[in-house]
Amino acid sequence: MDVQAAYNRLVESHPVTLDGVVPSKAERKKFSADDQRVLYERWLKAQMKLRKQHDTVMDSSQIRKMTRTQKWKGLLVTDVEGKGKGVVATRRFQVGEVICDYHGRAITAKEGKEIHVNTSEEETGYMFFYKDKRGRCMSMDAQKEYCECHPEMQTVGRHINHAGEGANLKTRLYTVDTDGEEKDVILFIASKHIEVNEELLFDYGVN
Ligand SMILES: C[S@@+](CC[C@H](N)C(=O)[O-])C[C@H]1O[C@@H](n2cnc3c(N)ncnc32)[C@H](O)[C@@H]1O
Repeated sequence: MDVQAAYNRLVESHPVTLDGVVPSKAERKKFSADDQRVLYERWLKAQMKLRKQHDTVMDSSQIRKMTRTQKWKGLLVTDVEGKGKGVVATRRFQVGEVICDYHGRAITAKEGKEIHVNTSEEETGYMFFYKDKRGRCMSMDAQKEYCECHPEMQTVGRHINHAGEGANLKTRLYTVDTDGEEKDVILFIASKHIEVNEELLFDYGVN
């Protein structure tokens, strides 16, 4: 097995995370006895890169700016067989990178469920249910193709499809201060290393 293949397998079982510990020598040897040292260096380098990105990418003013402009980079909305539209990566993403937000308006879960049951089956599925910081059941409503804050552009996050085990994104609740008002933002974070042309997927948590 070549070094890159061994490294990919190592990262699959020991994802590079911000606070993760580099896999032990014995662990690395399981993937390549000859190249365990190279695996060590690559893993550590990826973590250092991730930490560097995290410092800047997770800066709240930048997240506020990106959710406002919706100019997320490295994403393409395209047709995906059997799923309608979907989102693919046009650049590589490292584990932990912020991909985009699930852009919508925050409403109560009760309101979200009402919209959900009153929407036709073909158009439904754009409601993201979550608990806010205060534990209230909420819903990020991305039902409308053109939201009120971006009437002239289609936002990306609402087109991300579902996968169970094959998911490469996780979601994280974030709050930003917008004109003195706290606003919920659902961020998509890469949970795996993502290659160019890979479809971005998260686990909807429903059947
Ligand atoms: C949030 S939207 C995702 C984007 C959607 N495919 C589109 O065309 O805009 C959710 C809807 O996408 C479709 N969908 C999502 N994941 C799917 C999958 N793995 N297979 C088939 N359809 C899927 C379902 O119709 C679902 O209600």
